[in-house]
Amino acid sequence: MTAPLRVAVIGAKGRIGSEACRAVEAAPDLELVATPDRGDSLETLVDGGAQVAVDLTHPDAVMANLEFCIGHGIHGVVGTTGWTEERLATLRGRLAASPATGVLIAPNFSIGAVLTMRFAQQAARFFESVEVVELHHNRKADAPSGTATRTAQLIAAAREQAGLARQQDPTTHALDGARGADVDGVPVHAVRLRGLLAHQEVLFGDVGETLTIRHDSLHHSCFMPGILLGVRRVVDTPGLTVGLEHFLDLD
Ligand SMILES: NC(=O)C1=CN([C@@H]2O[C@H](COP(=O)(O)OP(=O)(O)OC[C@H]3O[C@@H](n4cnc5c(N)ncnc54)[C@H](O)[C@@H]3O)[C@@H](O)[C@H]2O)C=CC1
Ligand SMILES: O=C(O)C1=N[C@H](C(=O)O)C[C@H](O)C1
Repeated sequence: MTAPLRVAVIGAKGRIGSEACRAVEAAPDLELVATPDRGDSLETLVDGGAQVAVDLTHPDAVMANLEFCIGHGIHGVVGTTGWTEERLATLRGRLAASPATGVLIAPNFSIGAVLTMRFAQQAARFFESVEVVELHHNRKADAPSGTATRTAQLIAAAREQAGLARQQDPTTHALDGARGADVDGVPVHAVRLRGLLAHQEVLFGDVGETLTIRHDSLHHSCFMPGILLGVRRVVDTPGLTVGLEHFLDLD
């Protein structure tokens, strides 16, 4: 019988981290060996012999956590948001020095959200106008969400590949922020509301028609199959992978 894969969850007391701990504990092929949260030493990962660390912390914490993990040859599965091109470049540099180590950054672990991104990518070349609206609970640190940012980037890339011009914003009079954040030419609007979890609409428009692709995460359990898939696959995937879709055989 194969020994269970030893997994740590960093940010174990958080909303998604606590759910991830339960999911790892319930999986027969995985063993939860370390559960650090803010203020705990990451040496518990080494003491527990962790092979994979799931990071579900905060944009301010994730880079240092990954530096520790990669430095110790521990694979990373990252749900924490706040990624920029600069941060990704730093991470690639660190991984180059530890070529056997893999890191998956998943802007969203839910299958429905990954499919939303894929469908939006497919629709992008057929519509002149597109805007993204994301809606989250009111304790979220970052805006726009990692998912919305990634969705907009994928749409922009698909438009560019199809030879579509950047959208022209006709607005000449606006309050700051009224037209949302500009992500590669795609306006992204962020709503924060008590009672919500994570929701997104991608709105496409052209002559005489609109198309809305909407996804709703109703409970943190929706992220668990994706996290477990990431844990199982990252050990055989050295280097940096951005997006769970690469582990879903969607094509
Ligand atoms: N990719 C995905 O599918 C999902 C990603 N997220 C992201 O995961 C992150 C956490 O989200 P929530 O659980 O809602 O936040 P949360 O605030 O409930 O939990 C974060 C936890 O991390 C801990 N923490 C902060 N700094 C730490 C450090 N240096 N070391 C160890 N632990 C530390 C906090 O004490 C807290 O317990 C956010 O960036 C969020 O956007 C959340 C849900 C799904
Ligand atoms: O903070 C959250 O809750 C979520 N964060 C991720 C994001 O920023 O996209 C994923 C999901 O939307 C939940």
